[in-house]
Amino acid sequence: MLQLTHIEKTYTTGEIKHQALRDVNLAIRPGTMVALCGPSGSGKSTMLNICGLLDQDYSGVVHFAGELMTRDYQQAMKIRRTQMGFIFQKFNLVPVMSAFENVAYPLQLNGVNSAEVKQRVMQMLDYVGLAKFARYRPDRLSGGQQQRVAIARALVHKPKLVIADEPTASLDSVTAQQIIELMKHLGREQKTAFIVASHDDRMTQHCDRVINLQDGVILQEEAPCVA
Ligand SMILES: Nc1ncnc2c1ncn2[C@@H]1O[C@H](COP(=O)(O)OP(=O)(O)OP(=O)(O)O)[C@@H](O)[C@H]1O
Repeated sequence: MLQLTHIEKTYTTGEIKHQALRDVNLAIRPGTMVALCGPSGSGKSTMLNICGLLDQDYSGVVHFAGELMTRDYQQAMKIRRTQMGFIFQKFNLVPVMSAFENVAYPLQLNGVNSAEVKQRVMQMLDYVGLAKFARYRPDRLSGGQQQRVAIARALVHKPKLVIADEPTASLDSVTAQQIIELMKHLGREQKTAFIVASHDDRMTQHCDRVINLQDGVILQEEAPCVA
């Protein structure tokens, strides 16, 4: 579903060059949850940006859903909008929009008609346990509730891949556990793959695979503790 072949990434600042990824090769199957771990500076964000087609300035080859990803900005934007979802540590909801409007946004961008938007958003909010909060703006929701809205927003258009950057880092243990289970259930149900950058053992032990990065190189893959 997502395949990275011989990916290399070098940042250039003035005369200084820093190689952030070195010959990264990775294939991710549909519906799998992959944890991306590694110390600060190991290249996790760089890799997420390439997997999420946010950075086109790399060498090597990316295939997504059987298609070769060219460096074309329009192609990348269309694929991100229609086939990918994003979840962030700090939720990144639009503050002036209600929970309903935040979740509706990806569907509206994809031209879904308003009756279907309503039905799909309410179904999704119900799934994440927030149907009653549809009209609430993010500032009236707890961190865990905001992350549920963000999960609903990331998955409402049934993407093939969700990129999640430290999705549980701002949450307490109980809420983090609920969020992990929610991501896992939704991912399995919709056959959505996840790439989750995380330092959080609570997260990584629930992933199907754990990829460790160090100095831009993938180390041998670890088996997670829990299936
Ligand atoms: N825009 C940039 N310009 C120059 N160097 C960069 C840039 N972005 C990242 N780097 C360097 O590339 C390396 C990998 O950075 P990256 O942000 O991908 O690591 P990370 O594993 O996500 O770190 P963290 O866990 O702290 O977010 C680091 O050495 C970093 O300093």
